[in-house]
Amino acid sequence: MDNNAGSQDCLRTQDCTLSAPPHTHNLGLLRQGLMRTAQRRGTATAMATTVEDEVEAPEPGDGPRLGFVGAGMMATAMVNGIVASKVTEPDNVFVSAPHRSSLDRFAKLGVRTSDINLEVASGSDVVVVAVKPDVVPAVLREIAPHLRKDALVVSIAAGIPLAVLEQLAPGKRVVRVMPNTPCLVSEGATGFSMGSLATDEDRDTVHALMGAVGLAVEVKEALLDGLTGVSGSGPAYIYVLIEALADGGVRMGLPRAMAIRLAAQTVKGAAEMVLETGEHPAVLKDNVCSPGGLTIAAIESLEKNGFRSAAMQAVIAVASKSIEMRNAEEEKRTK
Ligand SMILES: NC(=O)C1=CN([C@@H]2O[C@H](COP(=O)(O)OP(=O)(O)OC[C@H]3O[C@@H](n4cnc5c(N)ncnc54)[C@H](OP(=O)(O)O)[C@@H]3O)[C@@H](O)[C@H]2O)C=CC1
Ligand SMILES: O=C(O)[C@@H]1CCC=N1
Repeated sequence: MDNNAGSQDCLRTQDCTLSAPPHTHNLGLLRQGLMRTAQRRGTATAMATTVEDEVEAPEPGDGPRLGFVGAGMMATAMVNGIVASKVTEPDNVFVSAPHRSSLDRFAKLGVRTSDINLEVASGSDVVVVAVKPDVVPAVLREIAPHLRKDALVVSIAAGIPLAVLEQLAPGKRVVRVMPNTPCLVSEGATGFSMGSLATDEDRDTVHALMGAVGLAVEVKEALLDGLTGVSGSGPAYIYVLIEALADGGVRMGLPRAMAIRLAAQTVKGAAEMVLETGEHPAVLKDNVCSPGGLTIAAIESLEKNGFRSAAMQAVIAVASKSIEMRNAEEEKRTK
């Protein structure tokens, strides 16, 4: 896909800034944004507190440093995508998690690893908090005093509001990001919201970083719940769809492997049609449905079986749970 193509590269609305993933453009932006951070690091290092000085991270190569605290599914997807997109050298990426076994797959990428979070915290310009939401408070309390003075904190945790993150990392610039696992193959879909202290430069940095691994859109924080329902969790629904289409094919005699490939390519092709043509999905659907033909019979069957409603309810179920988590966190914060 030519990510620089198309007339809808950037569409600003009141609630959201949409842009196609112009990888090349964003790559430059990321380099600029992160290089500025790296330049500032000279000053930050000179002003390092004694606490920071206690934890000496091994020296990486020149350039901006990206840290990940947490080495699970989402960190794996982001780090693989970032390394493949060449936005920074692998040895400028530093990942920590308690279990060495989780870090092995990162070491294979040439990325630096540690089972000590403080090494990542004190050695990174951008620190991505990539642990489960219930672990975020403990991790942020642990690392906050050790972060570089000018470090940007990026949380990818679902349902943890910016206000809570800012309380856990006092005085730090924070951005909330909701990515998805297709970042692994540079086809992610990410939403992000800026914290109260985050700067335009931070916006460029996060936009460039996530834009390097897919589509990145800035949204108001209140929209992150719905966005999580659409794109954060979305890949899971699509995998169910691919599996179900393949099951139908197998039921009709297709070999399993072929049915899965055909179903996955069909999803990919249909998605590309929406993104490349800019047509409304309803128009593209109509183009497949010949009058009195085969496909309209399938659409009738999908409607009878509540397919459209099931997809909407899936998004709403995620958003509702995210809102519930957010409210519970807010309540704890204000107690
Ligand atoms: N999975 C997804 O599709 C998406 C996830 N997210 C968010 O990303 C975050 C991570 O999710 P996911 O990657 O799926 O979760 P995983 O369970 O796969 O990974 C969690 C990671 O956190 C590590 N960890 C646990 N405790 C600590 C600690 N005290 N210090 C450092 N690391 C720790 C674990 O280490 P170890 O491996 O050693 O046990 C593990 O590597 C969540 O907050 C989630 O909401 C956001 C969007 C999409
Ligand atoms: O299921 C979850 O909680 C995470 C957040 C979005 C996708 N996975």
